[in-house]
Formats: sequence, structure tokens, C-alpha cells
Amino acid sequence: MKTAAVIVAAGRGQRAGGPLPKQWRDVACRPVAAWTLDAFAHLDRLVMVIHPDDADLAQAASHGLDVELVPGGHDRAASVLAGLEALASDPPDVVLIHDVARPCVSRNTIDAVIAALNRSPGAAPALPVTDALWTGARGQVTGTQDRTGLFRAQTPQGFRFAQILAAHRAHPGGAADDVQVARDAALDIAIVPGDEFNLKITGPDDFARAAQYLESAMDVRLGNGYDVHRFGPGGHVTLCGVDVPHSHGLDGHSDADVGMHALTDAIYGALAAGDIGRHFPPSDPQWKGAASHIFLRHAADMVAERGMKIANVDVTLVCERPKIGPHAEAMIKSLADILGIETSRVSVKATTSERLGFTGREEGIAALATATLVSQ
Ligand SMILES: Nc1ccn([C@@H]2O[C@H](COP(=O)(O)OP(=O)(O)OP(=O)(O)O)[C@@H](O)[C@H]2O)c(=O)n1
Ligand SMILES: C[C@](O)(CO)[C@H](O)COP(=O)(O)O
Repeated sequence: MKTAAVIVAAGRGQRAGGPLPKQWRDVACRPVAAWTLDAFAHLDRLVMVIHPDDADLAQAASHGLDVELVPGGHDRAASVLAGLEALASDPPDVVLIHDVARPCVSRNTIDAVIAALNRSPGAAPALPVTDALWTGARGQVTGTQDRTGLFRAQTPQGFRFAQILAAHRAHPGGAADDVQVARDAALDIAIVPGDEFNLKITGPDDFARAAQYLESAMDVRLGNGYDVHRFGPGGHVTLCGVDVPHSHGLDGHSDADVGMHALTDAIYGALAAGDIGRHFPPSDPQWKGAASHIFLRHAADMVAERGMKIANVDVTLVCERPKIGPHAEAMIKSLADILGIETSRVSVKATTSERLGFTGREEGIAALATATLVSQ
């Protein structure tokens, strides 16, 4: 079954206020839209419908995901139709239509909607109304309302693609949501369990509620690494990808880049994925003299495969000589390039061991590293 999501993000977020439309503002350190897009990244196609003025903001929020940006319309329904039309030339089997302003939507909710489409032309999450319902006017209760059979509607609202496209094309307008459009076309809609946390950021206070949930659900991992290589014959040492002239070289099976090895192990450690020796056994002749960026890149690729990203790394080199300071900036750039992150997230520093121990006697160089990973 080919799946697609239409994320409607062309609204102006007037009720939320603030300097930018709510979908481009940060919640838990990232744009609202980035969280929403990540939730749907496992579907085959992603369309995000935006206001034409917001192309740069939308591009940034897409953070490298394969997202088709489509200009929206004057109201939500027009934006949904624009998104559906963008899919029509290569139609998916099913489409999930979702408000960008619901960044806390869970994988369970998304998958439950998709599963329900095997037995129903439409499906959407909703929560039964549990509080008493009143009518009111001028600050006074004017009556009570029977809540039996009432639900609070959420998104994503999912449909078989051809049917919802036809329903939207034929609709005269004024629908509250896509379920109403589908019901007006006589399509049955199954209710799947909604989620209290799948709130729509509507007013200013909703940012704090969404942030609290997203931060509590975030997976943060820390790893550390340590490595030592002894000095041997040679005229330079390779440290964090930079060749530094020296009176000796470093001995090792690969290029003996002690800093990069410690960092690679820190990343594997954060992933609970063993160490360099497990992934690149020294007994295997193909890694003899290998450039260590191969190891570090492998660890970085594993981070992405696990749906995580590198928040920061910190490397400390322990040696009396060579002096690291003049080369630190080049080392930071080299590591940032290999890891595919900004240089502001990479630290390389050095210390001596006050002439104590093996590093103090200049028998070799030691390195320690820390890496922090966060779920995307
Ligand atoms: N012309 C429009 C209007 C709304 N939307 C989207 O439809 C959803 C509806 O949620 P809502 O809270 O009403 O968003 P806004 O219209 O942005 O908010 P407001 O009414 O406060 O301006 C949002 O994802 C919004 O971006 C859209 O794509 N195109
Ligand atoms: C579609 C919706 O999210 C269902 O709850 C909602 O109706 C859209 O937001 P609005 O505030 O009603 O425009």
C-alpha cells in the first residue's frame, strides 16, 4: 500500500500570536513543523502545503527530509485540496491529512489510522468528551448539553486517495475538516482512539504544553570513548583528521588517529553498539593503514539510521607535544565535515599531564571523547 501525508501549514496562526506563524516557531528547541514532519517520515511521500511567503522557513523546517512544498489556499480546505492535487499525477493508495500545528502526534496514532483504512474508506482519531458540556453567555451558564456520543476530533484524518480527492473537488466549501468533506460524499469514517497529547497548538499557552510533552518523550544519549597510541618513527601525527608535523609518528593498525578513534567509540557507546574493534576488526587486513574518517563516518551513519542526531561532541587530546592549539580550528572543521554537523557543535581541546605518566614521558598520545545524541 503506497502511503502519503499532506501536512497543511499555510495558516497564519493568528490566535497563537508571536513574530512568526506558529508552525515555524520553536518548541522544544526545533520548529513545530520539524517535529510534525518527523512523525510522518516513514510514509512513502510527504507534501507540506505552505503560504508562498514561507518557502525559506519551510525549507529550514524540512531539515533535509524529502518534502514536496506546495502553495496553499485561502482557507484550510483549499490548502488540503492543493496538497491532494499535488499527489494526483502519481497517486498513493491512501493519504493522511494532518495539521502542522499538531507536532506531538504519535507513531501509534498514525499507524492506527493507516490500519483502519483496510476496513473503511476513511478513519480519524478522536477522544470522547468526558467533561460536562454547558452553554453560556456573558459569563453565565445558560444550560447543559448532553455529551452522549460526542467526540473531540483530531488529525491525521486518513482516506483512500481517489475518494477523498473526488470529495474535495466536489465540495462547495465551509467544512470544519476533511471528515466532514468525506461524509458529505457519503464515505464512512471509522473512529480510532485519539491521544490527549495530540493537541493542536492554537493559543499562546499551547507551546508550553507541547514542549513539556516533546521534551519528556525525547531520547537523549551520552557516550564516552578513550584511546591511546604510542609514538613510533615518522615526521607527523594525524589527529582529528589533521596532519600535524612532529618529531615522531603514531603507531597503529590504521592511521592511528587517536582523537578520531576516541570520538568514534563515544558515538558507538551512546548507541550501545560496541566499539571500533567490533565494526573494523584489527585482524582484518583491509583496515591496515585505513583513514579513520571511514570509522567515524560509519558511526555517524548508524546515528542517522537509528533516527537520532548528534547534538554535540567534545574531544580532549592528552600530550606534552605537539602543541594542539594552532591546529584545533582545523580539527574542529574536519570532524564537523565528517559528522555533517555545524562546527559550533564540535569541541577539540588539549591538556598535558604535567609530565606525569606515559603521556608526560612523551611515549604516546591519549584521547578522551564525549558524544551526545538526541532523537530526531
Ligand atoms: N489557509 C489555510 C489555513 C489553515 N491552514 C492549516 O490548517 C490547520 C488548521 O489549524 P489552525 O489552528 O486553524 O491554524 P491557523 O489557521 O494557522 O490558525 P489561526 O486560525 O489562529 O490563524 C493549520 O495546520 C494551518 O496551517 C492551511 O494550511 N491553510
Ligand atoms: C481539523 C481539526 O484539527 C480537527 O480538530 C481542526 O478542526 C482544525 O483547526 P481549526 O481551529 O478548527 O481551524
